[in-house]
Amino acid sequence: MTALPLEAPDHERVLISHGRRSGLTIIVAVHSTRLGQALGGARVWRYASWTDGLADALRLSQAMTMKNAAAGLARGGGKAVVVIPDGAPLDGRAVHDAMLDLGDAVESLGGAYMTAEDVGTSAERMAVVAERTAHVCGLPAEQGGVGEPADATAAGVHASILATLEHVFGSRDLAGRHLVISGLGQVGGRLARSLAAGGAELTVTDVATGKRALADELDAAWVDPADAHLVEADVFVPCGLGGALTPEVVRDLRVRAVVGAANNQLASREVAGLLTERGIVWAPDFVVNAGGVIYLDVASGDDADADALDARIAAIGDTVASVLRSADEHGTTTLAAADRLAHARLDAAN
Ligand SMILES: NC(=O)c1ccc[n+]([C@@H]2O[C@H](COP(=O)([O-])OP(=O)(O)OC[C@H]3O[C@@H](n4cnc5c(N)ncnc54)[C@H](O)[C@@H]3O)[C@@H](O)[C@H]2O)c1
Repeated sequence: MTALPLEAPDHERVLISHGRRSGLTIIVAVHSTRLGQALGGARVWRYASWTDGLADALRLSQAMTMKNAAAGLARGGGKAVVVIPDGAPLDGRAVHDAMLDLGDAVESLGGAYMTAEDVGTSAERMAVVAERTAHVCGLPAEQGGVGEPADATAAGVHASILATLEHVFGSRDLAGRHLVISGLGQVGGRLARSLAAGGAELTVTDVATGKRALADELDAAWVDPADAHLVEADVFVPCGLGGALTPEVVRDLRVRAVVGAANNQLASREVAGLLTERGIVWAPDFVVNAGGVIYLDVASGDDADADALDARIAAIGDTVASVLRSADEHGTTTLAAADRLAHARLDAAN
């Protein structure tokens, strides 16, 4: 459960609407348009109450402002949440109706927010949203869209891992480095392949045991999901759900660095301090996993160019390197350093 924050939100606009077709609560939180139209995914998720969905939308949209600013995009932060009440059935028709309702909600904001896929949505579902609004990206390629962004996200995480290795060990060489990947989905699976191809020794896990086939294919060791953080290695790579880094997990980690795709890895902001105290270098998630949003922004523009996109994705590694250096120079956590970078870009837009 995500509790609503006690402090007043600093969001520009929050729309809470009752979907006329689906009957579901649809929330669109526009945190900031200071750098441009807000961009962030639409999440379809089960919540115990609609206020939990609202809390999620408030938090996730604020995080998108930081992610887009740190990535140097001319984009603000926003997020949409379609609240599925616990226990409610969710068939194809209901999701279709919810996507049309989401399209109407997005359209009513007059271009303040552009939506895209996120947990529980997909390129195909964005195509339904597009029946009601033009403010949507990431449609399937066969409908003229740019598709899902997992390749770009994985490439950005890979670049971030190399930058972190250089910071910690003075070398970007993956050969002989031992990495533990937790979560072998769209991003983690791609990353496992690219890291293995680079010569890394891998230990991997997923709550879906069917992913063991990928471990076998890559000659990677398999560990129980609950024990992944106990493996002695160079880098822990969280690629499952958020909140994996609790104080208890950080206490038990036996790695020099944590770099992964998962959003909102820290169970609370304080965990950034615990990682620093333990001498574990944490590459901030919203810097590391920005490849997807960079892809959606660049690829859906009129002058999309594959080389320019590759350069922007590779530059995520440079941003990670500068955040890690800045944390050392200022004697702060890496989270504070990434926040400084994002705030500097937001302030410069004033
Ligand atoms: N897809 C993108 O482009 C993108 C962009 C930015 C951030 N992210 C974030 O990266 C993470 C992974 O995204 P994805 O698109 O690969 O999602 P996904 O759903 O395809 O994969 C997640 C995988 O993690 C596994 N998992 C869930 N809980 C786990 C646990 N406790 N231990 C081990 N494995 C677990 C799931 O079984 C699944 O295989 C998410 O947090 C997502 O928000 C993804």
